[in-house]
Amino acid sequence: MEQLCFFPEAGQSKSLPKEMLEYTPGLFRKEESDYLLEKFISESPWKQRLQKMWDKEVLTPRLTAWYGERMEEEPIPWTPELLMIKAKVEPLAGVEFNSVLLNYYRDGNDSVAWHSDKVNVLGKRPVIASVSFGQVRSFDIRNKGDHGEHYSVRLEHGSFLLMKAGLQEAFEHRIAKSVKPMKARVNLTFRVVKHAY
Ligand SMILES: O=C(O)CCC(=O)C(=O)O
Ligand SMILES: [Fe+2]
Repeated sequence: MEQLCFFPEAGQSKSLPKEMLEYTPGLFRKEESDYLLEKFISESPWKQRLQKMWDKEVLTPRLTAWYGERMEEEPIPWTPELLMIKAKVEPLAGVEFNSVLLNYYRDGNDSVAWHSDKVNVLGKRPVIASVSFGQVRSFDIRNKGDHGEHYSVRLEHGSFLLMKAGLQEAFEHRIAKSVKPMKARVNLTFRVVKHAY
C-alpha cells in the first residue's frame, strides 16, 4: 500500500543532486526508441521471478531478463541491440559494463519497491547506467537516513539516467505503482558484476 500513494506521479524535481545522478532525455531518437521497445518486449526471455519478502516468497510485480555476467545463472549472450546501447552509454558513464538487467513494466500495476542496488554483488560504489523506453514513469529517490530528502525524475522514452558512485549507499529508489492507465515500459540497467572468487 505504501507503494501506491507516498508521492504519487511526482513531477520532475527542480534540482537533482548532480554528484549522484544525471538525467539526459532523448539519448535515442523516437523512431529508434519505438523499434527498440517493441524488439525488447517481443524477443527478451522474460521471467517473473520470486523475491523474498520477510519470510515469504512473492512474485516480483514486473518481468525481468538478465544478460551478460550473473552470479548464480548461466549468462545469456548479448544481442546486437544491447551491444549497441552498451557501446553508447559506456563513454557517458566512464565504465565498461559486463551485465544488463531488463525490467518490463507491463502497466501501472507493475513496479519496483524501494531498494538500492546491492553493493556486495556489484562491488563498492557501483556506477549504473539506466536507459528507458516506452511509458514515462516516475523514478523516485530518497535518502535512506532522511526520507524528507527525496527527488523524482520522469524517465522518458529514449532517455538515459546515470546513477553515479555513492548513490546506492546513501539513497534508495523505486518505480511506484500508478492508478493512472500506463502503457508498457522497458528499462535497462547496465552494471558491473564482480565475482567473489
Ligand atoms: O525501472 C527502473 O527505472 C529502475 C529499475 C531498478 O531500479 C533496478 O532494476 O534495480
Ligand atoms: Fe535499482
